[in-house]
Amino acid sequence: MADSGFASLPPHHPQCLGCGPDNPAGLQLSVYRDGDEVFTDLAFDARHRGAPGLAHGGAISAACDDLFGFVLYVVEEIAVTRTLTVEYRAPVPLGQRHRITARLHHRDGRRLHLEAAGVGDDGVTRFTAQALFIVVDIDHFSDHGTEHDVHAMFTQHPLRTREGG
Ligand SMILES: CCCCCCCCCC(=O)SCCNC(=O)CCNC(=O)[C@H](O)C(C)(C)COP(=O)(O)OP(=O)(O)OC[C@H]1O[C@@H](n2cnc3c(N)ncnc32)[C@H](O)[C@@H]1OP(=O)(O)O
Repeated sequence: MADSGFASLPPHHPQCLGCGPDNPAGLQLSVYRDGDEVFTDLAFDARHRGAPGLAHGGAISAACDDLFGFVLYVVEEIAVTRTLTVEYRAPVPLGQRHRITARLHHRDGRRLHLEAAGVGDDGVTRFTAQALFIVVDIDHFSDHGTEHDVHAMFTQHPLRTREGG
């Protein structure tokens, strides 16, 4: 546990690219809730290399996207990414721990407007992100995953479902 006193949130599912502990190619994020915010502490490593010594922008984007998927615990909805914007403010060195924090900015009907920031242990904000998530019904997943896998995901995630969507 990164920080005692904060609630640990379960991965979306064991093989999730962002947070699945059983995905060796993934980021294996450990995510915690702090009030209405969620956060993860992450040091990109050689698997996430872009330029020599630096994290790849796609890895940074994936971390932000997946962390946004944990704000759904706070909002208590099922939703997926419609748009994702990352502002790369400064190069992110491999091996340097960053805390990425995400939260709901505001909600407008099915639209969840989310924001995140990645701050190094040195206090430098190296990236920020904004996303639009759209609230969906569980059928969004049932059409593609096996019934067993989808059920397992939502057994771990007591998120409210909605009619239609
Ligand atoms: C427990 C949950 C686990 C979640 C795992 C999280 C993992 C991390 C997050 C992800 O990686 S999710 C995977 C990547 N995302 C996707 O695969 C989503 C693919 N896109 C879709 O399936 C559909 O586009 C989507 C379900 C998101 C929306 O389709 P819909 O047909 O249901 O909605 P629609 O297009 O009508 O838009 C809904 C509303 O949003 C509005 N909207 C759409 N795009 C917009 C936009 N760009 N800006 C502003 N508003 C927008 C749209 O006008 C409309 O407004 P109204 O409700 O008022 O009519």
